Amino acid sequence: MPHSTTAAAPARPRTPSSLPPFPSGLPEAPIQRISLEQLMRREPAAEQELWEACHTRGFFYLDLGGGEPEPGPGLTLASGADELERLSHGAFRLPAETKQAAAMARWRSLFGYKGPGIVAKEDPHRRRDVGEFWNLSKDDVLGQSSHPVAYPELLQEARPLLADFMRAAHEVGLLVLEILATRLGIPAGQLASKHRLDQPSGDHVRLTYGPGNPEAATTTATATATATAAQIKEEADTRITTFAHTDFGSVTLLFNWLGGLQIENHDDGGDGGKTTAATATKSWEWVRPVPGHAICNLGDAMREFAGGRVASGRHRVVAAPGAQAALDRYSVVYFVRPEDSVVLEDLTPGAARKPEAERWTAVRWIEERSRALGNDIRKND
Ligand SMILES: O=C(O)CCC(=O)C(=O)O
Ligand SMILES: [Fe+2]
Repeated sequence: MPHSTTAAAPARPRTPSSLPPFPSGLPEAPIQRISLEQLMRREPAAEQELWEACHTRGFFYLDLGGGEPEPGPGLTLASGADELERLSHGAFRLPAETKQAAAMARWRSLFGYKGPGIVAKEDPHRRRDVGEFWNLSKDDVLGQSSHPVAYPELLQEARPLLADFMRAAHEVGLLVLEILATRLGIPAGQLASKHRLDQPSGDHVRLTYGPGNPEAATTTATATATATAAQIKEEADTRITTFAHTDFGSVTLLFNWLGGLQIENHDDGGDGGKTTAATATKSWEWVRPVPGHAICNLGDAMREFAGGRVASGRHRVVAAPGAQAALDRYSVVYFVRPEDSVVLEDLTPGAARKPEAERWTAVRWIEERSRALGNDIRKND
């Protein structure tokens, strides 16, 4: 199948180190850097850092090392993410009809292509997003899906790369879950038994694309401590690549090369919780991309399993700041999610059983949440 590589946007330098720098002087989220190698050796200090990060903001950087004596998941993730970023350049420039043939809306699926122009049901400004996704199902890539999506050839050909990346991301995600389980008193192996690679789940790789905008490259939005009418207007004018959301699953591993990711300020501006949807502009903090590091965050399912003792941090993607805004932005994400049939419930010792009506399975929860973000997903029977 031919795939077009003609691009309207300027050609994108391939080497991350040649990108314009992330500007200084922006409010940045103070998130921890934690070593994957130390976590894999189960070093208590690293486990403590992980625990602290997970019950405050629910976000941390994962230092992938690179100096490992033997190729491990860190190396597979770092090199796989770079390769998938390069693949994305072509994948988002496929002809519109090729992308639409695999559209999530057409397949009424969580997986496939998502185009721009979606309005999140809860957005007070009724903005249309500008971001595009390729959601590539783990079960599809590993050849175990009962509803395979007809991905274009370019992506089908990348299955070996995607499969290696998925296995490594899943392994690292499970390590994070097991460390948290120990802290929470959840019996060893219980979370792993709800996240088996060979069972149907919503796990997927997401490739994301946000178009660069050379005209926006000089203005840099800043978050400030007080919300004024001007800031509310500025928020209404903010171009959204991906609407504010919490991730639905258990653990997310994210790779990005340009800024644009923002997380909600944990201490809500110090106003004692008076922040409302209308004044929420003050609460966004930027996440600076750090070479050699993944960004890791927890999702809603892990928060449920932990009985609310860990955070599923709210975040969104806007145009990259400063000179970076001119360039097309890509990110590569892996979502570790519970198996479809797993009930989302508190697994900590002594937790009460939820009433029957509230015992939602992961698949039902994820589909409901996706619909709330504006996606046309099939209804459960
Ligand atoms: O592109 C990014 O940096 C974040 C993407 C994200 O939050 C998501 O796809 O859930
Ligand atoms: Fe996200």
